[in-house]
Amino acid sequence: MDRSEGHITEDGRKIGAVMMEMRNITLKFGGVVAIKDISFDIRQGEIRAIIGPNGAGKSSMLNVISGFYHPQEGEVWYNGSRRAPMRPYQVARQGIARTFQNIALFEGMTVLDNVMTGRLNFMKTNLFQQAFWRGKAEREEVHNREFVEKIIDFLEIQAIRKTPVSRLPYGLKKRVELARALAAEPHLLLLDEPMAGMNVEEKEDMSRFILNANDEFGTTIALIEHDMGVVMDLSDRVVVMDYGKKIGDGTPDEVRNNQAVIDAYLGVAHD
Ligand SMILES: Nc1ncnc2c1ncn2[C@@H]1O[C@H](COP(=O)(O)OP(=O)(O)OP(=O)(O)O)[C@@H](O)[C@H]1O
Repeated sequence: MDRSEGHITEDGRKIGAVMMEMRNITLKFGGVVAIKDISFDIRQGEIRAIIGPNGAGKSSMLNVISGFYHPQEGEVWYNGSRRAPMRPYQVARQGIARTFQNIALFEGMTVLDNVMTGRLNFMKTNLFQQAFWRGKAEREEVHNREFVEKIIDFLEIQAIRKTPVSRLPYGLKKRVELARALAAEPHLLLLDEPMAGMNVEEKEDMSRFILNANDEFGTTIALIEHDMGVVMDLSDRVVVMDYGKKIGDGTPDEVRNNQAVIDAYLGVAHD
């Protein structure tokens, strides 16, 4: 199949042109080379996984995409333009949202208020305008609330919308984090270990929500995940990292049969 032209997946989803391209990225922390000359792309509409053993450099790569880390070498291309080094909030304004490995919610706030924070980039009126042009501010507020309620319904968390996040079990907190990220209407959604610490049932739910978000909103998704079953089921394409290098890139089947990948996961010595 010629992937340069995009294609329709077996389940009927459309994979389009390249949206993000990492070109020869190298990231160092002092003497530690976390990412070594890695290139790969993310296509519109796809679910792209980044996998690899512990310490492979996956989180570092997600942090480069989201603007938390700035690579010493290489280029990040987004929607056809080279991206200048920018702060995470600027990356967010470009339509890239993320969740974190360790949940990063406002624990004392309700689910609804946490999800509302995902709309911050859409709140254009400032305090002055809110005081003097109440109509505009109110319309904006109503629209943001409507969108947030839609996401809350979509992720089936209506029953806990007024509950403070601190009272929720872990699996539900992860779902609220996903809700907040989706509330930002991202073009590209980055998920850092969305299933970590979940039981089988919670993982099934999360997989369904990720697939539905991709399907319903057309959100492109890049995720890091350790659960191989989940990765192989969810992803259109998988990048495999080991010791900061890329050792595989392809469909789940291609990656599964890649000897370098099999060796890395079995812990075979390498040079
Ligand atoms: N802020 C940092 N300062 C120094 N070294 C770091 C930093 N972040 C990551 N590293 C190092 O970079 C390498 C890659 O780490 P990274 O967290 O990206 O790997 P990972 O594949 O996400 O691992 P895991 O699956 O265990 O989360 C490791 O050797 C790690 O110790």
